Amino acid sequence: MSLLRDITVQALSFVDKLIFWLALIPIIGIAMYIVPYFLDPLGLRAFPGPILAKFTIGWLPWVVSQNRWSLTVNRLHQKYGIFVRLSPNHVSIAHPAALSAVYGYSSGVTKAPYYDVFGDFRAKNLFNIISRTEHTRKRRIVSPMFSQQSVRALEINARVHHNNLVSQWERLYSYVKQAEKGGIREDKLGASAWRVEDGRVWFDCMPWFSYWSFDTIGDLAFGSPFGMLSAANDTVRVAKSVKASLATFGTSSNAGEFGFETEEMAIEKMLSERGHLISILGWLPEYWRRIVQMLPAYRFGTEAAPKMAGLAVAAVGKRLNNPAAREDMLNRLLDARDENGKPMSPEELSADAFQLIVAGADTTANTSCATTYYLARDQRVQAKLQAELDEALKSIDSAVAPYDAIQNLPYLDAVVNEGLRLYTTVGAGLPRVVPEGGLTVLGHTFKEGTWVSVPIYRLHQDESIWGENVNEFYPERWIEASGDRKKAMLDAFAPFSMGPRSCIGRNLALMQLHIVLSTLFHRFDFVLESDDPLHVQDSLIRKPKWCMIGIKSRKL
Ligand code: HEM
Repeated sequence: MSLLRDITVQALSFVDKLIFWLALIPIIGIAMYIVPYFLDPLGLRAFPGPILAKFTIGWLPWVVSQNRWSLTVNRLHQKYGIFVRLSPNHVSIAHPAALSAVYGYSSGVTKAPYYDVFGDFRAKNLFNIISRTEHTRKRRIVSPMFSQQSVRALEINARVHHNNLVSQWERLYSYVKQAEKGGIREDKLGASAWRVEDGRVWFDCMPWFSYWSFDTIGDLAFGSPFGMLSAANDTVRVAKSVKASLATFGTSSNAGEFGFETEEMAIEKMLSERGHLISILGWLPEYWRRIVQMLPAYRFGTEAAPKMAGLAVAAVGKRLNNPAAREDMLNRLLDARDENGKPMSPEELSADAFQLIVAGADTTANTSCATTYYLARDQRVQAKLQAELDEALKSIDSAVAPYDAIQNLPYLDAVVNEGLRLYTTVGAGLPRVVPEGGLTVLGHTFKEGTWVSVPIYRLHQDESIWGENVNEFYPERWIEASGDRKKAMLDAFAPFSMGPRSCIGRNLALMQLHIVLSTLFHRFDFVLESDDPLHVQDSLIRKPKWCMIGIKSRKL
């Protein structure tokens, strides 16, 4: 009898506790989400936006996780106008005048803690440094190597990789001739599957642009390409243990060797899954980041972090073991000294190397692929570009277009600009924190601590600026527009952002885009396998998932 009473008492006390904890959930919810909304410490309640975004920081990362970041923000601005609240503390401002107000030199903003996740080292790199003073110091070290003059000097080294790309595509095209003589009609070259049909060779060009771009950055930055183009695959050697490898830096006597344990890693999947995961994590506080990284869906992206770090460590380590190497970007970082005369630590060197690889290679590859897609889809534009290239290159006897011969071609310039506009490789609003004293944008003063951003994709898709054919790939708009209309277009055009945190690699990217597009479109004729829209992974760096093309040689 007493046993029964004890069990009943215990059960009741368990139920009481359960009720108590369940009752806490709405109370915690009210305290965390509803109370701040009504207290409105940043004075943002008047700004329109999705209801969930006003209450929780979880809404935006959820949109990013659904691969709908740029498109959703674009749609919200179409619905609500210039200002849209994207989270309890973050307002997106879609207006060209907001670009200089937020990102300009005098705004005083800093990059938001969103950027903390962009770098897999403890040391900060140029891209994710928050402190303005530290950033200015590092930018001063790095910027001379990206001046127009320095970039022009890099053309000769970059040319090798343009040449390799063309040679590999010529090789792919040679299978058409072989098939006509009874040879096989489909196979793989390295990791790239191809097939012959209708007098063309068909393949996915996205990985090829990555091979080319990564090899080029590897060579320009560390004096040694990754070897992706020649192997036709994205496998690279990465340091097995970052910590152990950093400790051996510069101690190996085998010039050009790693001097530490390495392993093979396929870089494309690693980059895209990691890029997607950190684009989500950046919006979350530290404790949420830890939880999300434990979710099975993001296991690969989480495990990729040390591998990505290992990629940079391997590139830097190998280069340090070769002091006689040609002058490259790493030289500049090696020569840099802080205010106490100390050189950069191995980890800081690797962090900067890592950022050069990711910011430089992936962006250029994705933009080249997207522009190729638009040109292959629109035969009229492609033919017009080819006519201009044929004329400009008629007396040039080399597979690769020299930059001197093509840098001022009006239609090519328009094609490059239109690709950068319509695709918008970095499409998101890049978040900044309002400094002490507030920030006034278009007549609204935002309080210290508010996050603000200007969505580049939206600016590039605004019908009131670009006209009714805003969704069309129409290079002529850059030639036909003049006066106020042209000014409005240029004011809203920000593929490389602007101000002190704008893209440092802009000159290099533009040279690379001009050369690769003119070389390939002069040499080959392109069509798409299907007119389907380009499938894009909509992370901070927007990445085409694939792009199936059919090419044939234009050589008579
Ligand atoms: C088409 C190609 C490219 C596009 C569209 C692009 C776009 C951008 C954008 C929009 C930013 C600002 C990011 C932010 O504020 O969060 C940026 C920053 C940066 N980019 Fe690029 N980029 C390209 C190519 C390159 C290349 C080739 C390099 C170097 C090899 C490079 C290196 C960097 C670096 C280091 C930063 C950070 C600069 C700083 O914070 O001071 N980018 N890029």
